[in-house]
Amino acid sequence: TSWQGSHIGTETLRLVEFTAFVEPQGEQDPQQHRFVHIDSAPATDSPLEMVDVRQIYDKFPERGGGLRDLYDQGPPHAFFLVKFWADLSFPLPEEEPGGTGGAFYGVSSRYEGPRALTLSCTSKVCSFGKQVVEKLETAEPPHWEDGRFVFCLPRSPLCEYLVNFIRKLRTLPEKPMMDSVLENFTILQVLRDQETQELLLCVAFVFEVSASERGAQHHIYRLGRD
Ligand SMILES: CCCCCCc1cccc(Nc2cccc(F)c2C(=O)O)c1
Repeated sequence: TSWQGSHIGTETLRLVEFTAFVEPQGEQDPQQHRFVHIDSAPATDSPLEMVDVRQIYDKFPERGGGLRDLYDQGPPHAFFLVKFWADLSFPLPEEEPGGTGGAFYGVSSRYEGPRALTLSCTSKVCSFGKQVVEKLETAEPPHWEDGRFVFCLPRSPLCEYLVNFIRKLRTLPEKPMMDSVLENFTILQVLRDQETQELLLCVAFVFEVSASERGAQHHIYRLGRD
């Protein structure tokens, strides 16, 4: 459906903002560093390219709520793939070993839609196609703004696994090495109406590291199956 433009979303729910970030704490000017970022100003309004969902089955759990089962249930137009080039080049104060150096690692996301509902978000980290961490969240009750409901999940703390993963990844000397680690690292997010359990949005994330000085980039695809 062409109205989709280049957004992640359906008639019921649309992603308007997504940011994973780190904020050094205790410093006078805590500049937020963004690893990955999607905002609602898409580069172009051309329809999204499609990727066949079968090509990425093996990057996510297969059975028991895996990508294949989810896609079988549908609806297919609610499935998207985001390729992130993450910007991991951020200055951090010398950290005590094992600590996060007082930095706050978080994810902020915002959705909008015509219907008030209780939005639940499940996020899974997969390593070599196996689930290693799962986070379940419920958005704040939506607020009405300019003719639609806005659902906010602000500053959700990044889990220990991801904080450590990012810190270790950064220590690798070269981008190709980081990219090869990231070939086996994926994230799957499923957004549902908590009351009806209706699947509203499913976003699969795959990653590379962004080339130095380029900052975070991303490309959005529809997921299809002919
Ligand atoms: C290499 C750069 C990785 C950036 C990851 C960005 C991102 C993108 C999407 C989601 C998340 N968060 C999660 C994902 C899965 C399970 C989780 F517990 C979390 C979390 O603790 O927040 C994080």
